[in-house]
Amino acid sequence: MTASQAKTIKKIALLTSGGDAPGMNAAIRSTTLYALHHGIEVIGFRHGYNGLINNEFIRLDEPSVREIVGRGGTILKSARCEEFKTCEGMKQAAKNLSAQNIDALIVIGGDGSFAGLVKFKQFYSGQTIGIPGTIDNDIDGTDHTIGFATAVDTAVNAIDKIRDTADAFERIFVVEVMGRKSGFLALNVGVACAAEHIITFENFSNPGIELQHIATKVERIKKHRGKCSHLIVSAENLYPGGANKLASDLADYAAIECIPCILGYIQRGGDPVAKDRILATHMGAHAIQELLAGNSDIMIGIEGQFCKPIALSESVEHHKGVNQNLLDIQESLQDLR
Ligand SMILES: Nc1ncnc2c1ncn2[C@@H]1O[C@H](COP(=O)(O)OP(=O)(O)O)[C@@H](O)[C@H]1O
Ligand SMILES: O=P(O)(O)OC[C@H]1O[C@](O)(COP(=O)(O)O)[C@@H](O)[C@@H]1O
Repeated sequence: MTASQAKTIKKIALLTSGGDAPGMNAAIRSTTLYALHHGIEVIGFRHGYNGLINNEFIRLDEPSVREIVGRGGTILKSARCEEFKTCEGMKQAAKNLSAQNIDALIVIGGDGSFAGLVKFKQFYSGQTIGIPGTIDNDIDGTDHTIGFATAVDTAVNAIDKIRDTADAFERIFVVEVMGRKSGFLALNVGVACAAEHIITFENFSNPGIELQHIATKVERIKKHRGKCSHLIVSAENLYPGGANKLASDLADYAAIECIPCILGYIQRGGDPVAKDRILATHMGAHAIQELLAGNSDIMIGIEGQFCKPIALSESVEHHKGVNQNLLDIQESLQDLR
């Protein structure tokens, strides 16, 4: 973390970048209102870093953030932006910020957005702050990211419904959840749904071993409980070919009939649950508190009930893995003697 020269902040810019996450709007609202409370003008750039490059922005005032605390998506729109990965793109973005005398830039997004923000410091001399917003919860330095709690609830609600029909027909389902390269959604959703089997980055070794594990477990559970429903929750981008291939491989390997189900984008949408609204409100206001304290190049993390600043460069460099103990506990609960 670096403390910048103490100066009065008159104007800041805000944007949302990368995968949208429920609660981003609540973060936009609290950042804006807390800044206005301190007499700071707020500009919102649209469509992620594209807005910085194309100078596409709106002025954020109280009416523009009214009644958005409980809305999913992001009123500023989000996007991925290849041009921002080039020096030309970053220079143009910095030029647009300087032309408007913007003292600080706040980015609500995931680890990719933060990696971009770290590099952007070569071109932009204002203060920079990241607010972690991603359903994946894969950002080191914070217990929770905005959107994760909602995505877990959304997936759990959907899988509970799958469980009902699986139960009625005594079927086996493999449900694929999002997470890009991270297992937080798979583990937490799997635990909350009492999944018979969870496949995540921390316990997957190769397709052959996985098929063997599943076949053994299906047999064992059948012996204990008789024919019953059986849910496998799997992280995306893990089993080669995804849930569809896993289901067809299980049929070939052990004549196990298994129905694949990919939850997909419903996990990113919907109204944020109260936990995400509160987290986003806390982090948004805390970002302004850090700016006023003269801090820069940081991400706002949460630990227990307190927000804390984390060096952006550190959060980008380190990988956050899931709680191995929780994974072990879940496996023990499915392995009775
Ligand atoms: N190494 C990088 N250098 C510059 N910009 C980056 C870099 N990585 C990501 N970005 C910017 O951040 C955007 C969002 O990153 P991405 O990884 O897609 O999502 P998220 O922020 O949700 O992890 C990218 O489209 C790009 O504009
Ligand atoms: O919207 P896209 O580009 O298809 O990206 C899908 C990815 O975005 C996510 O929903 C969220 O990831 P990020 O927050 O890192 O962008 C991942 O879980 C998923 O793999």
